Order: sequence, then structure tokens, then C-alpha cells
Amino acid sequence: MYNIAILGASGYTGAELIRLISGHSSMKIRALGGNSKAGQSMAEVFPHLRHLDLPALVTIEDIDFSQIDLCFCALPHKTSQEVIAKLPADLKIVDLSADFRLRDPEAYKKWYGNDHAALDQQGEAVYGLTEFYREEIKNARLVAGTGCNAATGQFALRPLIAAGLIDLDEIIMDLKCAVSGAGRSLKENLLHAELSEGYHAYAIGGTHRHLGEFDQEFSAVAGRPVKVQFTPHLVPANRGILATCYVKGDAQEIQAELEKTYADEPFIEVLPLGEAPSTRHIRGSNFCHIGVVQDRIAGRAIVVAALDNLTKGSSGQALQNANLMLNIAETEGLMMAPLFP
Ligand SMILES: NC(=O)C1=CN([C@@H]2O[C@H](COP(=O)(O)OP(=O)(O)OC[C@H]3O[C@@H](n4cnc5c(N)ncnc54)[C@H](OP(=O)(O)O)[C@@H]3O)[C@@H](O)[C@H]2O)C=CC1
Ligand SMILES: CC(=O)N[C@@H](CCC(=O)OP(=O)(O)O)C(=O)O
Repeated sequence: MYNIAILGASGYTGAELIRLISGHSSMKIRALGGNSKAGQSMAEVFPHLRHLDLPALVTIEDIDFSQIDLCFCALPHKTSQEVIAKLPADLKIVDLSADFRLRDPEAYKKWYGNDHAALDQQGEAVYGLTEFYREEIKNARLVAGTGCNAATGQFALRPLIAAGLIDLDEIIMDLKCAVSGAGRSLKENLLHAELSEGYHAYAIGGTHRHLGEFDQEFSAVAGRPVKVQFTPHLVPANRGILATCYVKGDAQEIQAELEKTYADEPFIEVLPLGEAPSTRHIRGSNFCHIGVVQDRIAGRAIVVAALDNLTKGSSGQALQNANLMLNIAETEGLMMAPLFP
């Protein structure tokens, strides 16, 4: 049995990690870190986890990391790097924040606005998009979970960019993200009365920080700079991301490439040509569905990807990576079917 700590256990991704790990055969949760909720029981903070025998939330300073085999950090950006810089140097860590995703410190500063407080760890971190970094993740000490929007878009487009199947200068990604993507803290625009019955674009004009991840990853696989046009939208749903990508390329070739890339992947399902996925069909699961449709304009195709931001987009991906780091079957704790309806 591996001993697990979760920092940020009173947040959405922390709760999702607990839900997933509670069904895991080789992991035992030994410590749960909170901040404002330290001292409370998990049943108080998350009544849906009441049936589990869990430790109470404590401050990070009160955790004895010498007893821990792997630590999940589900903390806000910036807090995470400050906390991780002080953790034992040999502790295996899966970080869910954005702090270790960008390899270039200048790119990090450009997108996040501050100098990095843990440059050594930033240098050693492995990018956590499991399907494309599997071997590196197996040997990593520190894995950087991807942005949930960034993961969705990459599952749709990365194989096509790598195979040279689409025009690299004409990629448009229109993405919808559910509200749990913004975390559990109270913000005015997340109040029910201001969120329900409406939706809007945000970070418009190429300003969303996940463009740092798209730039880094797409340019690396293309071997030249690639800039996608990307606009996210906040939709009044609890979970789910849908990325609709408009590309110049042949739909049949795109379909064949995606089927080939993901043929052996347990969590990526490529739908039959002409079918489009729905967040309704991946909710609460670690699956990502991808669909390809020919556009009415010759030579253009639409590639749509859907995943759950709290599972495949964050905590499920984090557990998948932790399984690899601990040499456990990659799918352990993650094969549950989606919630439907
Ligand atoms: N939500 C999502 O879909 C995704 C989130 N992520 C990333 O994962 C991380 C966690 O996100 P999420 O769970 O949504 O966030 P939440 O806002 O829901 O939770 C944040 C957690 O961090 C704790 N925390 C806040 N400040 C501090 C601090 N100074 N010291 C210690 N603990 C602190 C909070 O504790 P308390 O409540 O006790 O104050 C809480 O447990 C973020 O970096 C986020 O960007 C990544 C991909 C997707
Ligand atoms: C609705 C909403 O606000 N969604 C978030 C998704 C956050 C996410 O994936 O993660 P990181 O914050 O870890 O980068 C956003 O687009 O910023």
C-alpha cells in the first residue's frame, strides 16, 4: 500500500482525487492539507465523502512527509511553487497547478506575470499529458498536471500537427468550459444568479494562459512555431469541457491518424467519422471522446474533443500519472463508467 497526501483537499480537484483514490487498491490516504478549512473533518467540508474513513484536514506544516510515498498538490497557482520548494527533495509529487507546466522561465513569466519561485523544480518537472509523456512520467519525481483546456485541445490536435495533416497557420479552437474549472472559491461571476441562463467568452483575443501550453507543446511537435486562435467560454454546467477545432485538412486522413494514435489508449475514444462528442457522455469519468466531421467547405474539417475537467482534465490525469510513477497499473482506480444521464 502506498501512503498518499493531498494538499488542497478542500478544493474541487482535491475532492475528486479523494473520490477516485477511495476506489484504488494500492493507495491509502494518510494526510489531507487545507488552508482556511484546516481543522475540519472531510464530512464537514464535503458531505458526499461522509462514508469514507479519512483523516481530518490539517495545515501543510502539520503533515509528516517522511511517511508519504506520493503527494498530490491541488493548490492555487503560485502557492504551489512556494509550497513545493519547501517539500522534501526526494518526495514524489504530482502537481495540478500551472506552476511547472511551462519549461521556459521567460514563457512562464509572460503568461503568469511573476518570476518563478522554484526554478530548480521547474527544470526537473515532466509535463503530465500522459498519452504523450508516458515514459518520462514513469521515471519522474515531479509531474506537472496540464491545464484542463490545454489537455482537451491537445488530444484533438496534437497528433494532426505531429503528422503534418493540417495547415499550422489556420487552427481555430472554440472551447466551452464548465464552472468547476474555476475552482471552489467564491467569485461574483460564479454566483448562480450571474452564471445560470447565460454564457460568455473570456480571455478573448489570445490572452488565456493556456496558450502558453499550446504554444510550447504544438511548436515542439511541429518543429516550428505554431500559434492557434483560441477562445474559451464559461458555460452554466458543473463539469465538462468541449473543444471545437476548425482546421484545414482532409477529414478522412485526420480520422485515420487519430484512430492510429489512440488505438491502444484506454481512455481516449475516437468516434466514428461524422459523429460529434458530448460532455454528457464523459461526465465523472476519465474518458476523452474525439469526433471528426467533414465541413461543407472542401478541404476543411472540424475536430471536437470532450472530457471532464475534474477527471481527465485534472485529478483523473493526476492519478493516471501517479500510477505510472509508482509502477501501478495505469488504469487502476480510473475505469469507472461516466455518469449518465
Ligand atoms: N478545477 C479544475 O477543473 C482544474 C484545476 N486545476 C488546478 O488545480 C489546482 C486546484 O484547483 P481547484 O481544486 O479547482 O481549486 P479550489 O479553489 O477548489 O481549491 C483550492 C485549494 O487550495 C487550498 N489553498 C488555497 N490557498 C492556500 C494556501 N495559501 N495554502 C495552502 N492551501 C491553500 C484551499 O484550501 P481551503 O479551502 O481550506 O482554504 C483549497 O483546498 C489549481 O492550481 C487549479 O488551477 C487544473 C486543472 C483543472
Ligand atoms: C471556467 C474556468 O475558469 N476554467 C478555467 C480552467 C482552469 C484550468 O484548467 O486549469 P488551471 O487553472 O490549472 O490552468 C480557465 O479557463 O481558466
